[in-house]
Amino acid sequence: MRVVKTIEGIREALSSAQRPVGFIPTMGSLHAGHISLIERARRECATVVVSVFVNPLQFGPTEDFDHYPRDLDTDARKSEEAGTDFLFAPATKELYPAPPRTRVTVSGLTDRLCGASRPGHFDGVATVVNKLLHIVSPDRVYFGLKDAQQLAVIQRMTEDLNLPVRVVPCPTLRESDGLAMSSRNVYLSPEEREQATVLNRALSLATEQVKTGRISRADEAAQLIRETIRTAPQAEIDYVEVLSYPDLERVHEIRDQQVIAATAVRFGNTRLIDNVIWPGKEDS
Ligand SMILES: Nc1ncnc2c1ncn2[C@@H]1O[C@H](COP(=O)(O)OP(=O)(O)OP(=O)(O)O)[C@@H](O)[C@H]1O
Ligand SMILES: CC(C)(CO)[C@@H](O)C(=O)[O-]
Ligand code: BAL
Repeated sequence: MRVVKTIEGIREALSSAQRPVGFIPTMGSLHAGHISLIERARRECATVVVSVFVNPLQFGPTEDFDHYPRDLDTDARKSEEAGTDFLFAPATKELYPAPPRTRVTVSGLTDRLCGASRPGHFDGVATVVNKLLHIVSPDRVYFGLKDAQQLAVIQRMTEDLNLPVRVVPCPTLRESDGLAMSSRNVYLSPEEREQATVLNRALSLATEQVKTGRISRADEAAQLIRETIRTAPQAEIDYVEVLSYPDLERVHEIRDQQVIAATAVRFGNTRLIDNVIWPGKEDS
């Protein structure tokens, strides 16, 4: 595996790379969730590229950009073990030599859920992913369903802008107690870590009630998820919503279409997200 820090360097390295090229954009601090994306790309592609870049453009002024966990040496070791060919790890100045005046905005999808709590976040994500796609020119790009709104935004951006890349959604990897793996889990105190399992428990309970037909309406499902999360004393709900997926529109009946039950919850200073997608009548 080669670690490349410049745009020119990665373009040059990939100019003669075997296709298909698979690409996994990350903010580093790699865990088994990231590794599952890399391993999938390894199975499906001749060349695998991972980027590690903590993108300042997607953090709000009071968010954790400065404290976000960074450890490039460990990330390099883990990516290499998972079969990465090139690790692209540019410095901030390399991607943004001057403050960028351009933003990519995917309207509609980005004003709700995490977009409502983190204004400008998805413009920052769409802008950097657009830049990275232009730099790496992959055939396939891999995104985790843990960040389901991000995936919907990127999918729509690539369609709207005719970007020649296939977006590959990948399932959420979880700890043995159900907590979705996330780089931010390291912020949790032991007590918060224990309580954070309530997210998956709430979503699983609602899934069961929907599957057995005891719940059929979106508002009932959201209410059950809220009530369950409130049983954890340190949980502070940012949002719980049940919307169509990937369009993220209000729905009444769950079984009419594919829907997402999505939640963001704070435990102390740590904000965690999780979701489950219910397939609607075709697949159930
Ligand atoms: N548990 C997981 N399972 C599968 N994919 C994941 C998981 N966690 C993150 N990913 C995916 O890895 C990619 C990079 O995500 P990122 O580096 O932000 O990691 P993260 O753990 O989500 O970090 P954060 O805590 O900042 O949200 C994204 O496509 C994301 O959806
Ligand atoms: C896609 C991404 C790498 C863009 O900075 C980031 O939002 C992430 O890690 O999910
Ligand atoms: N995993 C999405 C990146 C972020 O939270 O900023």
